[in-house]
Amino acid sequence: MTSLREENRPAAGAQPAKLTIPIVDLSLLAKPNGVEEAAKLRSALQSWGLFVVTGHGMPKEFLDEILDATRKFFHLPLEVKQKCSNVIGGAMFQNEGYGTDRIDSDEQILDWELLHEYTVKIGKVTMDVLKAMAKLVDQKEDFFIEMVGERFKSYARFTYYPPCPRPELVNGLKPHTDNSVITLLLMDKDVGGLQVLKDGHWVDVPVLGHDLLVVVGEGMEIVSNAVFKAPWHRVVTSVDKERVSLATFYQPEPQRIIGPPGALVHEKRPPMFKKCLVQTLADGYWDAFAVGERTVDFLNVRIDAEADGKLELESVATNN
Ligand SMILES: O=C(O)CCC(=O)C(=O)O
Ligand SMILES: [Fe+2]
Repeated sequence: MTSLREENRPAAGAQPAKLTIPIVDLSLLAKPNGVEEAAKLRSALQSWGLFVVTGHGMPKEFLDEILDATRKFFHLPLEVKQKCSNVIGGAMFQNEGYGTDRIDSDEQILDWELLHEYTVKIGKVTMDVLKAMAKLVDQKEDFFIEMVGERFKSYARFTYYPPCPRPELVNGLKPHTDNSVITLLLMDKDVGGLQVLKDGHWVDVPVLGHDLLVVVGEGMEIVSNAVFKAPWHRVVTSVDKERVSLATFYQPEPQRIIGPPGALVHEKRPPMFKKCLVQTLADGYWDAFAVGERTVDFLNVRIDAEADGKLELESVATNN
């Protein structure tokens, strides 16, 4: 593994920030009178682009089971894990499904049923969050869900970060924004490492136990006409502790063309993005990631980068 150039090392720019990541209780948000919680959500999205979700209703034991299975999988011998690889003969055969298609091991641990159950449950959480976000921009609750389409894609990414003897020299996961509408993260209960860029400083996301983290992706940035912004985040490694996480990325139907919706375009907020095929965004993502750019910038989908910074969430959302 080659180490990073000095200016790109995780230690550069890291601040021991005292800021706290906002928390939103989903069970309160869903209530008709969840005004206070909706205000928290608004503020969380505006200032961070991510938030912790409590009250999601998923049993602790179930989430433990998922994380245990993840850890056990990564602890399997390499030959066994390679049977599950998406890379066959040097080529990626697919990046979707549950990874079970090519598994023929008796020791298969991440069984379809467990992940299927998680996908269904997390799907409900996702829909609730999308509904609440739609209300923040004064639209009917299915506003974003309709844009994503019924045949939306959800990708689950399991990541294992081994201990790293020189964590100051390498990234666990380099700075990026997500290629999703929103991402739901179930993280290691004991070991932190995720950081979010806030006002030019990297801020640690603490370990969250059984709470989830919702991260706004670039897809949401497009379909909300930049009312909601995708935050930069990265993962740093630990000297002596391994870490696992499970990220679920919600993406619109690949053959959809997405762009700023008419309802969120007006005189003060011209369209911030060109219309774009979802598949094109997906195809461009890893190239953009490789050079450390956002996909919307890499593919030139953003219309006026200059104007972007001048627009505030309030200009749309506070006149509800
Ligand atoms: O491992 C984590 O906590 C974050 C993972 C992540 O940001 C991603 O997979 O896009
Ligand atoms: Fe991410």
